[in-house]
Amino acid sequence: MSSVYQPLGSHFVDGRYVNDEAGEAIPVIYPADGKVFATVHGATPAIVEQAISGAVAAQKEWAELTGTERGRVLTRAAAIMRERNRELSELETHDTGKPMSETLYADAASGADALEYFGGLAGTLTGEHIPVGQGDFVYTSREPLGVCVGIGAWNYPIQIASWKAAPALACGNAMIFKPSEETPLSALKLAEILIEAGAPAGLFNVVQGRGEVGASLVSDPRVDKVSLTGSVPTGQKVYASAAAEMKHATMELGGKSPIIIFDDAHLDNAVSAAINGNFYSTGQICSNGTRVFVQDGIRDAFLQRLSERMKNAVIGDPMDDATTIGPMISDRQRQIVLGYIAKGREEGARLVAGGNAIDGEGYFIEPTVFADVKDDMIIAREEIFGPVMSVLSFSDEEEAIRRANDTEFGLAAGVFTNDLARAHRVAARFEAGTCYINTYNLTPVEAPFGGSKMSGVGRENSKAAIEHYSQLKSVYVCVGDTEAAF
Ligand SMILES: NC(=O)c1ccc[n+]([C@@H]2O[C@H](COP(=O)([O-])OP(=O)(O)OC[C@H]3O[C@@H](n4cnc5c(N)ncnc54)[C@H](O)[C@@H]3O)[C@@H](O)[C@H]2O)c1
Repeated sequence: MSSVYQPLGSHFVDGRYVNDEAGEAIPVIYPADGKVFATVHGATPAIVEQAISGAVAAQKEWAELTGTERGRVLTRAAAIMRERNRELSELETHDTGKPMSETLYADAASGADALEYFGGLAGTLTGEHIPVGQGDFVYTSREPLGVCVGIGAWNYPIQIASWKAAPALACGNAMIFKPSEETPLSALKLAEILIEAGAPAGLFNVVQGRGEVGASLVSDPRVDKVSLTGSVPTGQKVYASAAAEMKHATMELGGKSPIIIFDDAHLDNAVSAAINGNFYSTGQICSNGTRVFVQDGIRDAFLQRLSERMKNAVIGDPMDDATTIGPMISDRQRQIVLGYIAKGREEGARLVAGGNAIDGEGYFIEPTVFADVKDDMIIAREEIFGPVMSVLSFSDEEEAIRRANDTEFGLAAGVFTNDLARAHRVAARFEAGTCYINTYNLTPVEAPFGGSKMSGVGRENSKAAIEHYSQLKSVYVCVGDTEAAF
């Protein structure tokens, strides 16, 4: 079955939609009713070849432009994205099941921020002049890497595509983006918009497919960089493949992040952060604070206030503006989450809210809270990637920091306290790339975002992303004679 959302072609290569129906048919399902509303085909080797050779050619032309000229295209694309925000949000809601109350603000809007920010930076990317004595000097220039591959997860499809494309293009690279096979549609819209904004054909391409299409892009010798947003196991494979040819890599991977709430914290703010950090996007967010450590003195009040506020969640039709919790991306992901909930019960965690799938059409599940969770329980150790909060208790600061850091992951961490000296002390000791004091899960484009430990390498957003999409060349200039020993 097709709908208004059926794209004109599965892939966007060399400035236009292309199809090759020899590729595997991939149904696109609306998670709120489980029905297929579009179909795309996985890229065949011929499509991948067309995308890479087109990108190689377009990159050369694009890198000849001034940064200001490149930036102009990106900022125009940002403006088009904002004009079409509602249309793009409706598409994203169909692709992901996330409610309009989220997609209207956090998806294309965040993508537009990235295009605008890096569009503004493009003209400022310069090198340095470094005096080295005797009138000699070294100058550096910041050069593009070449062809970059972006590979996306299914939770923030157009945001991920834009967060990767914007810095890549600003630096003078071309990009081939492979969306998640679960959410193939909105990256195609970004490709359309970039062409409309004046990008050359072939500069930003979208090819569809499952992991093997991603793997074939990463291993192609003409590709210079790969940026993946996905799980740790996929990151390990992709990073290894990139390393084999010494390619640049950015890995935005999973997490099991802590939020530490001290007795003196503002109760409702801490509850808000725990709700945002566990149930926004039905819990399908990499940086979620899924281990909520609550100090003994505030634990009962926290659980009581949380339980009261959980009753205000509006679960249902994602197209209804009042809905605050949509379905999960797929029944498969819902089953994984239900499996974790069953393990939590078996291991003796106390179910405070939720715990069940919701009968009927679509992949809905109740937002779930476990209390009395212990550090060694599976629900406290593994990334669940669904709406399941684990509440743990602690008595002192030292203990909280040690337990918060006792994880292989290091994506994000948050602390709630009114004692600012303590807040900074705790933030300094967090083993995590993205930390929060008295808030959680905000990702403004101006600030670096990314993980440490197994949660990844590299940073997205901010000026830091420029380092990951460009390389420095040093040129030594001698103004005197060159001497030699003989
Ligand atoms: N750190 C971040 O910014 C961030 C953001 C969102 C999601 N995530 C993480 O993503 C995961 C959920 O997303 P997912 O289930 O789509 O992840 P996934 O790892 O299953 O897939 C991610 C992407 O990689 C592709 N892929 C799979 N195998 C590949 C291979 N061998 N070579 C190349 N590409 C391959 C997939 O097709 C998909 O496009 C969670 O772990 C979540 O924490 C991280």
